[in-house]
Amino acid sequence: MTQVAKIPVIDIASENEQDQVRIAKELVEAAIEHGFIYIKNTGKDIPIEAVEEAFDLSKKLFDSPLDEKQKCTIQQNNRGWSAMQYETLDPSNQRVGDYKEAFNFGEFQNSQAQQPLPASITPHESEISHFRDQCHNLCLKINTLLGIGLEVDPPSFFTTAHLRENGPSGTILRWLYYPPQSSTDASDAEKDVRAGAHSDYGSMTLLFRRPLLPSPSAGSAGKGGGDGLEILTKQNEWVPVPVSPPGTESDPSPPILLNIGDLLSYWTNGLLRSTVHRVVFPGTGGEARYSIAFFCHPVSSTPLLPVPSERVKSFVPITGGEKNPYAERKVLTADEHLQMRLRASYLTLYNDKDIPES
Ligand SMILES: O=C(O)CCC(=O)C(=O)O
Ligand SMILES: [Fe+2]
Repeated sequence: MTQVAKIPVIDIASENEQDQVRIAKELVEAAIEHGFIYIKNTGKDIPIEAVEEAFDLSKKLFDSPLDEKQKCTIQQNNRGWSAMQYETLDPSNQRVGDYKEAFNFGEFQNSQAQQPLPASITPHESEISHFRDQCHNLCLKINTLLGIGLEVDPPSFFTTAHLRENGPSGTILRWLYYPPQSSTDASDAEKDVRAGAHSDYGSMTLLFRRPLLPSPSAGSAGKGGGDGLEILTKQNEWVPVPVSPPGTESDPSPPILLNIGDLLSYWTNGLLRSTVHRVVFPGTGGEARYSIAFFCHPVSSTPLLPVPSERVKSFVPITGGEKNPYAERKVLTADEHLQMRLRASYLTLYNDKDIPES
């Protein structure tokens, strides 16, 4: 039997202050141990219908004519459409780019995108903006819980760093489309991946995946839907991360998968874990796969100075095999941290002449 990731499921809705502290501690322990946490989705933070609507719009966008998408091609501001195999998340190990298309939404102003959008989704601009806001608000809540759980002084430290009124940030809402394997030239499912091994760049990521939909072509259980995500365990083994872990099967929607990104790991001196993950093909054939990621980043000018928490200060990073390269102390701003990572995964979008002198 295939082993699956033992990621805790946490309901972040608290009854009172004492309950909030308990949840905050649980969240911090899970972020230290696993770096991935299932957030039970009861629809309180992000309505179930809003998630469904976002998936419907995403399908509409990726079904748009190619030239409509090309007009929105991704720019160095990290906004727009990334074509099939344009991004390579694991350049040192992949022979070809990721078998996916992606569309990145940056900040909206007064519910209006500050970037070109394909005509198919323009009428839905305000719904997309609203969904992005709901994701952002959930991240603010999680930031508050992490501040409480880590006993940061003040506990609002992370939340303040992520407030939109404090300036622009690299935060991105990203829709992802992975075509069926049969329609790609991925010849070797062992070598070719839907998304190469990587850890995320920001402070945290929310990931939405589709429940397993009954479909005549979906084949046996486990195919179709949003499966295919795997994490690399501390034992250096790839294990699947099911869409609906035990205990959540009858929830109105699968849990939202939260993971800690490199920036927050760096900021906490490696205490919070940024776990490497990838998306693999389900085998031969397989269904198209859609997912939605919300990459949350602090305000760009935030200096990533040590977090004022005794727990963070007293943490001694493990050296050797498990060392997190981003736990090395160098003061960067949130934006410098992001630019460093984007350059590595878009091989053609950024070229050497654009690399600023250091
Ligand atoms: O599509 C997924 O399930 C994960 C995507 C992902 O890891 C990413 O875009 O960073
Ligand atoms: Fe990721």
